[in-house]
Amino acid sequence: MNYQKIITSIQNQLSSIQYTGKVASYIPELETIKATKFGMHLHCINSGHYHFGDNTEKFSIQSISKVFALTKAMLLLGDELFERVDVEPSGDPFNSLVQLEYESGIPRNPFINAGALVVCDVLVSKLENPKNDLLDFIQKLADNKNIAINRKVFDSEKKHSYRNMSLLNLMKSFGNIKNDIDIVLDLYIHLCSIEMSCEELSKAFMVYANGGKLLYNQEQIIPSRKVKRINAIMLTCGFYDEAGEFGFRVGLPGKSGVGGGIVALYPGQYTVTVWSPPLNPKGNSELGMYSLEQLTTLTGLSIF
Ligand SMILES: NC(=O)CC[C@H](N)C(=O)O
Repeated sequence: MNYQKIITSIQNQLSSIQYTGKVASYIPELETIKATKFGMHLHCINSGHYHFGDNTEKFSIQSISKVFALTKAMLLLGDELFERVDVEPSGDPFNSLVQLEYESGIPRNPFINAGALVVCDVLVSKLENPKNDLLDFIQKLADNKNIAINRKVFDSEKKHSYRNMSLLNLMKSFGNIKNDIDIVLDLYIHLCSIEMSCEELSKAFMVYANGGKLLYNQEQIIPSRKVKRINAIMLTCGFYDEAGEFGFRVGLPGKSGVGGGIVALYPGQYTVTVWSPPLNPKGNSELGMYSLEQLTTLTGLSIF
C-alpha cells in the first residue's frame, strides 16, 4: 500500500475545499485558534508514519480526553461502572440535558458530557490525586512527559461551565454524583484542557489498536477485553449525534473534540489523528471527517 501517495492526495484535495464549519466559541479561548490550521498523522503498526501540515502542533484535545478517563475508570472498577453510565448512543448533542431527566440521572454513554462527568466522579472517589494520575497515565500511553494542560483554556472553560454545572446538579439530584460538584467539574475541565499534537495522539491511541499493549514496549496495560469494549463505545458513541454518520462515511472507531481533533483507529493496523478547528453543526471537525473518509476510501481499510 502506498500510504504516502494517499496522504499526499488527501493533502492536495484539502487545498481546494472550502469549509463551512465554525470554530467553537462557547469556550472563548478556543476561538482564538486559526481556522486554517490542519494536521494529519497516520501511524501504522507495521509500516511507519505518514503526515502533513500542523501535525506536530499541540491543540486542545477536549472530549478526546473522555477516552482516557473511561479507560482509567474501567481499570479501577468492574462492571458496576456501567450501572452508573450506560453504553448506548444518545442521538442527542454532547451537552444535552433532556435524557437525564427521564432516565433517572443515568447518562446514555461515557462519551457525552454527562457520562464523562460521572466517570470523573468515579475517578475522584477512587484516586487520591486524580489530575496527576490521569496525566501520568496519558504520558505513559504517549511515552512522552511533555504533555500538560493549557491554563488559558482551563480558565476560559471554567468561567463558561453553565451546561456542565447543570448536568452535574441534575445528576446529583438523582444520587449519581457522589462528590462535591466543584471538584468533579475541576477534574473534567482539567482533562478537556490537555494539549496534544496529532502525532502525540496517534501514539497515545495506539494501545487501542494494539489489543491493550503499548506498541513501544509491548507491555499489556489494558486487558484486551476492556480494549474491545472501549473501541465498541468509540464506534457507537464517539461522535455524539453523528456517530451513525461517522460510521457510515469513515467506518472506524474514534473520538472527536470541540478543539477540532479527531482520533480514529483500525485495530491491528493503524491509528490516525486529524486536526482542523472548524466544526460542523454537530460539533465534529468538518474537514477532519472529510479527510478520514478519504483515507478509508482510498486505502480500502475500514473495519467494514
Ligand atoms: N465535545 C467536546 O469536546 C466538549 C468538551 C467541552 N470541554 C465541554 O464540556 O463542552
